Amino acid sequence: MKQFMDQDFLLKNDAAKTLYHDYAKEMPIYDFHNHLSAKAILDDIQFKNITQVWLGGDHYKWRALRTNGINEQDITGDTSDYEKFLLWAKIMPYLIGNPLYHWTHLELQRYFDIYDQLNEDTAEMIWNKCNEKLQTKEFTVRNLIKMMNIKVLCTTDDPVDNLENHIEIAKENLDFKVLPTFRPDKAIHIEKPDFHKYIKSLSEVVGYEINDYQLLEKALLERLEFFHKNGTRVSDHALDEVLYAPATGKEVNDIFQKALRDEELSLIELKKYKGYLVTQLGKAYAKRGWVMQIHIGALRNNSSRMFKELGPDTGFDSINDEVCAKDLSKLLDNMDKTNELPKTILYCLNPRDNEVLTTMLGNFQGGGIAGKIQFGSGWWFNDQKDGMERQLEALAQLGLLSRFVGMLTDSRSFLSFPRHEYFRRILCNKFGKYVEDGEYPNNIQFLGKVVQDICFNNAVNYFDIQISSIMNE
Ligand SMILES: O=C[C@H](O)[C@@H](O)[C@@H](O)[C@H](O)C(=O)O
Repeated sequence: MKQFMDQDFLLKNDAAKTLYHDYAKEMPIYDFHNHLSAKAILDDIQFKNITQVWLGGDHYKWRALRTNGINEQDITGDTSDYEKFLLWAKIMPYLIGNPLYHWTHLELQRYFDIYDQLNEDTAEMIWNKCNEKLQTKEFTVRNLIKMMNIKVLCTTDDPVDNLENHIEIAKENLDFKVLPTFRPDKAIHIEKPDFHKYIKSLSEVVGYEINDYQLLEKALLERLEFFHKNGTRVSDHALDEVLYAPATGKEVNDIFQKALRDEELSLIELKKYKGYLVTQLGKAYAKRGWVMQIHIGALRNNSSRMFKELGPDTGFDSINDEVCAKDLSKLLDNMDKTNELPKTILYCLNPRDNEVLTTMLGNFQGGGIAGKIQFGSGWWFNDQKDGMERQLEALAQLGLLSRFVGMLTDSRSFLSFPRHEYFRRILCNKFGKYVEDGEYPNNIQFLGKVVQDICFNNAVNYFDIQISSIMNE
């Protein structure tokens, strides 16, 4: 029987072990999509205890606790931090098969050098050991980032953000980059109740009233330029349903005016507005060499009661079963036909769409960039072992896995970076199995280089982000 999460965790053959230990393990991390706080990095904050960093904002953990019958008060309410930690420790043995079980123990091992199982019996000891370390200078947020050899972090930011924290961080000579991501969802989701409020806040930022579509586009392009000047090279879109229909600027403005009058929009009007705006933004990204990320297929905020109480991204989302292929194809083609499709990373939340996306990739490749259109790493409900294996398999069989830009955490916790290790072990095991099964020659040196490319080098080449100054060559 294998030892529990030992050094060869997830590595089931000799080739896999060699690929991980000799090639993947020491590679730096390029986390090009997460929800970390740039202010926490600027202030280099110190967490008071393990509850604050583990349970403070991670809706994965909140969801697991709710499923275990824990009251909301003890999850996101004002129950003491120790009580919340104790509940998390108690649930741990019941998380068998859930990635949170592996991630929690990897984080204890990598950050705190704790190899004990977390459960009710070890809770107090682990609470004390973690908190003792968290209060030392070695455990400030910036040192947590350095501990994991992270070189690039792209946070998630709204066009109205003033980026003051990123701007201040950039003035310091850090050995990692913290860059904003342009996330214009609130301008795209015209049907949302807060659309008016958002247009007002965008108007305040640009200094003129946005009273038609053309001014909205102008304002967004001005903010895009501001983000570009402050280091942004990545955008992100949550297109829970991909909507596209051909439209003229006049039609889109008529739709915009209808929305301002609070009139309900038809599906075809949503398709026209969203397809047109995403196309215009995509062309602007292409002009600047940016990468466009598109996250497809979430069904969000299913509990209206809890949305009212806690807001979005609090663990009440699930997988959508809307089909995305046709409108996605038209949306991408609408940019590609004038050769203005940017580098694009597609993520689907419904694994049923894995093959839809990996076959879609091949339709729009080229332009002198290997792997211009990418299939993103197992996203959200797919970022566990099987989900990652399915994503890698679909990309290997129908795309080009060796050109994959690799893993990202998409996380809100500064302790989540062992997820890259988790991914690397899964990747090395996959490649190792090809070799051990005689399906690929034992070219370990070449495969090791491909593994290192997927871990880091492909991202360096794919994103137009200069990092030579922070790479201690
Ligand atoms: O892995 C979970 C993710 O952080 C999830 O919360 C985000 O992907 C969010 O839905 C988004 O739209 O960016």
